[in-house]
Amino acid sequence: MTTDDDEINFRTRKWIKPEDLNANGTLFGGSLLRWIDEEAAIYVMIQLGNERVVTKYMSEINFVSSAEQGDIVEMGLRATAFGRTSMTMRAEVRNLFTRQSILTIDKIVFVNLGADGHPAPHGYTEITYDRNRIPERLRLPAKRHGRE
Ligand SMILES: CC(=O)SCCNC(=O)CCNC(=O)[C@H](O)C(C)(C)COP(=O)(O)OP(=O)(O)OC[C@H]1O[C@@H](n2cnc3c(N)ncnc32)[C@H](O)[C@@H]1OP(=O)(O)O
Repeated sequence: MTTDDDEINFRTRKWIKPEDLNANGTLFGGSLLRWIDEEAAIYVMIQLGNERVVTKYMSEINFVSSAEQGDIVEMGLRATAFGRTSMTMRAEVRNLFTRQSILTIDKIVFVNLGADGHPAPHGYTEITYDRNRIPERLRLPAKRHGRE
């Protein structure tokens, strides 16, 4: 199923530090991709309620503009399609204050895996803002820390 609503949710912010820079002194593209991949993984885990999700495919990555040390950027994702075992998103990173786009990716596809490590149907067709799709192990902190 494809979702109509175009709006991207910008959630995570990053402060560009010296270790994030390339030899040119601007934001290293590899850092951006690592952040986006992690952001997308967390997004998918919550949307599908499963910790076993993997990146399958990323479409063209457009490094629209650069960022410099001290800049603050924000990362946004939007689910664009739910397949049988997959979920597709688009992504954007932009400057928090100027809203200047820094990176866009039209398609990031994640696959939902079963306990056997093979693709498994996730059964969802819509985005949720409820917390009830958080993977069970992560939903029960008291149990995890032996307080129950
Ligand atoms: C968060 C991370 O960084 S994870 C680490 C990096 N990622 C990985 O290590 C994953 C490595 N890849 C794999 O293990 C395997 O390719 C798997 C298990 C993900 C998928 O295996 P496949 O044999 O491709 O599975 P299968 O053909 O059943 O496809 C699964 C889904 O992916 C979709 N898919 C497969 N290839 C592509 C592709 N190139 N582009 C878009 N979607 C694709 C399929 O359409 C299917 O979706 P659907 O069920 O919603 O229709």
